[in-house]
Amino acid sequence: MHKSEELFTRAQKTIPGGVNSPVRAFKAVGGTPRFITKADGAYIWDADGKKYIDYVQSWGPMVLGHNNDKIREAVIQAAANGLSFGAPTEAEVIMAEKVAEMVPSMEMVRMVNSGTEATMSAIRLARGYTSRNKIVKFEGCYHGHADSLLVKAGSGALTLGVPSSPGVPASVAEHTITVEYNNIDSVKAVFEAEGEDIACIIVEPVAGNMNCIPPVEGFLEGLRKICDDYGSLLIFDEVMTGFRVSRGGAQERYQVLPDLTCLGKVIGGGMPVGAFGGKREILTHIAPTGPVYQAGTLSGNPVAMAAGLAALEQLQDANLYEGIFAQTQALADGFAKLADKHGIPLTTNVAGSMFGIFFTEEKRVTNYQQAINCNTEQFKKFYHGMLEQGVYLAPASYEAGFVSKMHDASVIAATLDAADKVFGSL
Ligand SMILES: Cc1ncc(COP(=O)(O)O)c(C=O)c1O
Ligand SMILES: N[C@H](C=O)CCC(=O)O
Repeated sequence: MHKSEELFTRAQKTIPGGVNSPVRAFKAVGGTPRFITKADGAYIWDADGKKYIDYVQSWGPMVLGHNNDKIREAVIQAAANGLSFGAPTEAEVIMAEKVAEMVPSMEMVRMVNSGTEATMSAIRLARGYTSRNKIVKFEGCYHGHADSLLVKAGSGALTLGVPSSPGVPASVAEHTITVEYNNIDSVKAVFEAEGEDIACIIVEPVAGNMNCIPPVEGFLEGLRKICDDYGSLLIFDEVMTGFRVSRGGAQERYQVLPDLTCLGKVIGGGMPVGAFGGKREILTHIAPTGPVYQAGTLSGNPVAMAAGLAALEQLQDANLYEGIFAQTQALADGFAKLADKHGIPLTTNVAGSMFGIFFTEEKRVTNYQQAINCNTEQFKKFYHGMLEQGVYLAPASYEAGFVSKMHDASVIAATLDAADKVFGSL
């Protein structure tokens, strides 16, 4: 691990915390982050040449696995024609058509450069469209790092103990109301009190930033009804779930249609991309057709569009999702069985190709409180044991795990062999 250690020491001199995104710093688990040199299929390699089975998959984008040959070729071809034009291209039109075809509620789409931009812009649109200021989000859900959404947020903000970040003015945060995920009564109560002032509810339809917590039955339907009753917009943040928990995202999987959808990760095939969209009636309020301003120099970048289109193209394969979902379930079931064999209390959650492991006595984990009450010390030991065995999990217990097409039966079996040894050593 010399090279990663050397690089980390060097990085900390010129990059805050040595990383460009906080969760990567291994603060939650301790030790040295692995600096990565290459990735292929289900695997990544660190700077010291050690190979790992990777369940981070760049935090979700790599639903086809790393270094997919068709995406790589599309990027090379697009790059040969120039990297950015700041003018429209046909690829953007094809991308919008493809997204509208695949995601049930999306009639119109605007491309941006990250998930953060997508959620920030969708919130602005919801506020502009409804002429209301307040927004409702769920404790432990993470929607990127825009000011109004960094209130009781998940992911690194939760891991580092700053769910409501300093630097967000109180005058901004006061418009964000937080309620409990999977608790429809907490949402009803807020709407009964101030529903006429609420522009939107934004929700991760499967929460993936407080570990992995799928919606309980009726929860998403309940949100839809409340929004309809009060004239508020329902925003699904499908940055993580889009094209992952089903071809058409969580809205297809759970059959609940939002007014606006935010996308990222898979839609860029690994390039920096995001998108937001939804009903035509609402999207036409965006500039230049409407007054709500939103823009981006690099938005719809031709290289990113080529990567995203090559990814979406391959998602049409009829058997793809069934295969990945089966491997994800086999992995989670395997973890549960092995933990049981070694007397370790463990609960697992699965939603499509996302999974979560919780070191807890609870038989079912459905909310934030249960997620944060898990045994983090045991997770840390498990984490380092797995790393030692060559399995790279997210270096924080509040992150979902991701399985790709390339995690075949042999990869899952190798992971479970490693887990058997590690559970046995806890
Ligand atoms: C659900 C969700 N929304 C939004 C974001 C923000 O995306 P990005 O990191 O690309 O800004 C993330 C991930 O970071 C996410 O998981
Ligand atoms: N949970 C985050 C995204 O989904 C993790 C990525 C990051 O913050 O760097």
